[in-house]
Amino acid sequence: MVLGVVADDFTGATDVASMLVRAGMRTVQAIGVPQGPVPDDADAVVVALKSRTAPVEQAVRESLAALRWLQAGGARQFYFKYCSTFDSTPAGNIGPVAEALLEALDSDFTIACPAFPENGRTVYRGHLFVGDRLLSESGMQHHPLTPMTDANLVRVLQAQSRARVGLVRRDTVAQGAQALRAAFEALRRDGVRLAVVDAIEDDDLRHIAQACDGLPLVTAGSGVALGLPAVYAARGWLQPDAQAAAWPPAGGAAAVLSGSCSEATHAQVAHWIEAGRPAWRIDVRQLAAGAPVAAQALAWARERMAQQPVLVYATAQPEVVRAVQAELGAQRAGALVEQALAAIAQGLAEAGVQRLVVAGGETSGAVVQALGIARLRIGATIAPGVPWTRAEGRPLWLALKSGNFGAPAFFSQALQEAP
Ligand SMILES: Nc1ncnc2c1ncn2[C@@H]1O[C@H](COP(=O)(O)OP(=O)(O)O)[C@@H](O)[C@H]1O
Ligand SMILES: O=C(O)[C@@H](O)C(=O)COP(=O)(O)O
Repeated sequence: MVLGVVADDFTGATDVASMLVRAGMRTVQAIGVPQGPVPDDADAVVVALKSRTAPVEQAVRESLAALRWLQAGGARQFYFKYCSTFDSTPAGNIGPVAEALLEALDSDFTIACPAFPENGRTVYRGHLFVGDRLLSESGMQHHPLTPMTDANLVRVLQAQSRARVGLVRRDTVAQGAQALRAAFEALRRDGVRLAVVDAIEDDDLRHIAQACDGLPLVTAGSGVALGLPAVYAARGWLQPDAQAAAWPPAGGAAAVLSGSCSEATHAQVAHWIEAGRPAWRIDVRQLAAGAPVAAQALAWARERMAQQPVLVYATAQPEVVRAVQAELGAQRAGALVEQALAAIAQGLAEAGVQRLVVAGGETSGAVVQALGIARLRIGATIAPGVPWTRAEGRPLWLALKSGNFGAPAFFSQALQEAP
């Protein structure tokens, strides 16, 4: 293993794994901290945690456990993958986890860069943009669990960190890896431990990846990973493999589950419904009242899925989510939806679904855990950041879609492009 990645959610893990596979690294995604040995045919292992919204202490503990397993497996560099929209609560967990990993690696400097230009995420003067809008005006201010109300990443990260946070501006990034290394060194001398680095295009990410050669830890969205395989190949650690994403075809019925309330997912659910495809909406109040919502949804799905793929969704507009959260609390409402979708996923798999598209990071975490999957192999990319994946040891193919990724037709497109 060359690279060991700790990812703070499951869709984020497939996103970074997909980036590595596209650049020719054979990559395995482990669900939770693995027990056994490192697979001998993997250049990179991505440990997928569900730590983004966990209490800080738990997120740190699990991240350190993942790091220890990756270290024991011989990884030469480590990567903490978080969201390209820097999803976190005021308490963390990006800052505390980054600091704990740095300390465990006996290192005193790393970068922070969520930029992913292919998906419209750019960082300029420390401010995160989603397309043409600041993060705080992008829709992410309404996220059910991690509302992002400040686009200034230096301020956001500093509020979560004990260590000093600094900034490397785009003008330096554009000058290339050498200038970046000099900037890192200057910041380090000034006592900065975490440096937010601007990036607005893929070449910036390549420069950043090169400049991180020699740093034990990189912290970033999936973007910086696009430049790493070339660095490892130049060092002679990696022979890029063009077949890294190839595997056998899928069969069985297909379904889509959506627990994401992000803007892109709204458009995808609406597109599906407008096309007249079968869709079942989960009512959170009924769930809270103890109604057998999962069983009803499953009975409905079983009647239809032999003819065509079905969608079960909890996706709702911000005002609807806010009203439910005011009654139940955000955590409880989220947990109820996640448990219901996880139970439905189990029922669908038992009923013969073999291709499952899941929208939402927390949702994907709940579904994959309920399905008892230990490892995912990463396949071809459907949309930037979303690959098809295959559960190891059973005939089940999953596309775990980050809330804000994919075009409106994503659900149908994913099923058309299923292996
Ligand atoms: N109608 C709803 N009301 C309240 N919470 C909801 C509703 N629908 C989904 N949720 C919760 O919102 C959260 C969405 O997070 P996630 O699955 O990570 O999506 P995304 O990838 O868009 O961030 C989940 O915890 C989910 O259970
Ligand atoms: O970096 C990204 O944007 C994604 O990989 C990711 O982590 C998204 O998380 P969710 O929107 O919660 O799925």
